Amino acid sequence: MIVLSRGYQKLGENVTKEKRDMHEAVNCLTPIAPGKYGDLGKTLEGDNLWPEYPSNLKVVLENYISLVKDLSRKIMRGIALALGGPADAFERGIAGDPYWALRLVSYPVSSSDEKRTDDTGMMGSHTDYGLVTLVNQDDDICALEVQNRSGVWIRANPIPETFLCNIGDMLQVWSNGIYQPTVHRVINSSHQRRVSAVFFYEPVELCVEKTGGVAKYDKVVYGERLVRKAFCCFGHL
Ligand SMILES: O=C(O)CCC(=O)C(=O)O
Ligand SMILES: [Fe+2]
Repeated sequence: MIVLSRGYQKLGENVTKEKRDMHEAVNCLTPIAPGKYGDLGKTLEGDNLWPEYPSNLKVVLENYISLVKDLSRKIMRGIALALGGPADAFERGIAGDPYWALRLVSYPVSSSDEKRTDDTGMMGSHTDYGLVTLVNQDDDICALEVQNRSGVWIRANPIPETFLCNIGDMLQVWSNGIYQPTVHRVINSSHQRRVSAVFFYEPVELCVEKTGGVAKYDKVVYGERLVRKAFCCFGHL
């Protein structure tokens, strides 16, 4: 059975739009007890894998996850207010105890004559699955690009001591299109390896349209969508 990948992911193992991404990563996902979500959740079940060395990685990362989870919840409270609802609109059964994922990603040095296109991408263009994503990137390497509404790629220059926040697909559905997902890609054309810590804050398991008026998007059951995405990203391997 194909399992959403926990632990080390080798170069080319992650796949975006049927292309292998030239990066390696360590993935940590919400631990899920066997049977918690029935058959649908089987591919997500399990605990994270920790190496013997460095021996404090588990403690350090679990602490980091708890801090960024808290920060993401605060951002979601701000978004709930901005949408005209109560600050806790996304909490409790909606995204109070979210599904989360943390990826520590390492992008190799590229040869200098590579063009900046999706084909040379180390992470092909995509949107993230969930609500918000917090990217903590190397301060001195510009590799992440976001696409504006005219389709132009803009470099998301790192700003020291800050996170870059991407909007995910589910927030588009929840806000009925008021928040649009950020199309982004990574191309490291610097002469240094580039590292990022990427935290995904996602719904618990269901989806409701939050705005009034006519719903622009079909109803989505988040778990089903996540499992479908997992098959498309790792299913060929
Ligand atoms: O490394 C980055 O800056 C972004 C990675 C990313 O987009 C992802 O893992 O979904
Ligand atoms: Fe992403």
